Amino acid sequence: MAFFQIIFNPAAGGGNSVATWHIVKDELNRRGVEFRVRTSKHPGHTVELAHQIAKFNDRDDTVLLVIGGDGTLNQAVTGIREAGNTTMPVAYVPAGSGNDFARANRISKDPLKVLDAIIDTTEPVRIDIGEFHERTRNQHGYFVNNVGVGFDAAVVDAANHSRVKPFLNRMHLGTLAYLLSVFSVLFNRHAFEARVNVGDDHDIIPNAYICTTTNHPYFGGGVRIMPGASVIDGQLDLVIVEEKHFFTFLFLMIQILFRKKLDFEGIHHYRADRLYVETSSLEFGQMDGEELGTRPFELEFNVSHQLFWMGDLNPQ
Ligand SMILES: Nc1ncnc2c1ncn2[C@@H]1O[C@H](COP(=O)(O)OP(=O)(O)OP(=O)(O)O)[C@@H](O)[C@H]1O
Repeated sequence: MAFFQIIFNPAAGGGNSVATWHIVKDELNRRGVEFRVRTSKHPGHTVELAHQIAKFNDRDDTVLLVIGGDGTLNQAVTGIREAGNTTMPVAYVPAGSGNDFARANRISKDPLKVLDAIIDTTEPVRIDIGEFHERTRNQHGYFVNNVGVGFDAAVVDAANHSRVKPFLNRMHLGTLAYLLSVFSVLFNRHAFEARVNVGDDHDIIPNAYICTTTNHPYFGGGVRIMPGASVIDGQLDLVIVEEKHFFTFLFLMIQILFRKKLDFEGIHHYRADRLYVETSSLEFGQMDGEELGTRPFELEFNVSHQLFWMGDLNPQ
């Protein structure tokens, strides 16, 4: 059986992850599983913790078990990669608000079911993750879900800085807090120019509003922005939605929410293992729900891989 180095984020899911951690801890103790836990003490701490674990690990059977949301998982993978460790697998018990990575990989919401699958795992599975280099600030990073510029990133920013969010989270109304941010962003929206280079395609999209490079179908806590995207195809998907007029944009958003195919004028799609996208204006950016701040973005993307410890691979 594996030895589990655990990183737990008590702030994930608006604090609801604490209950998940207690369930996991009790079950590991009950089953006599060897583990060591570290708690994330501040934003970004998981990167440091994962880096230390990956760098100083001296056992072959170590699995890094992450308990938190998509942001915590992103930070754990980033820490491992920054430490140069390509062999340590990651196990994941979702305990966030959005949990898009779990949704895309059909990882259960029930921590006991997930733990069962993790403990029964004997071999790691290799899945795609995204890697990016942002040229204007020379920033390098990894993502398990997506990197977005425009609408989704503005929602992340609005949600993180909302004055009512902590109160609504305490009342278990996190979804309402998120919806309020979506509406405030929609009412203050502006389109921007996006330039795309993918293979031989060099496109200029003058009225981009959503510009998201994704590793799997979901974004924003369950919206299927890219049906058909897969974590095992060795490719990333870039989706750009135009905003020429509010009602056509609304129509496109409704198509994204309810349709399986996105072949509408105003929705652009690129699938490749290398992509490049840039904006000439200052825009919000986000990476797996973590803020990237505002800047003109010059983003190069490629596919990387990460070992996961999660039973049979069963992606959407
Ligand atoms: N002790 C802490 N106090 C406050 N924030 C923390 C702490 N530890 C980590 N964080 C931050 O918590 C943030 C949210 O984590 P995470 O994204 O995992 O949860 P979530 O937003 O609820 O889930 P999801 O991304 O799936 O919606 C991360 O940006 C992380 O840096």
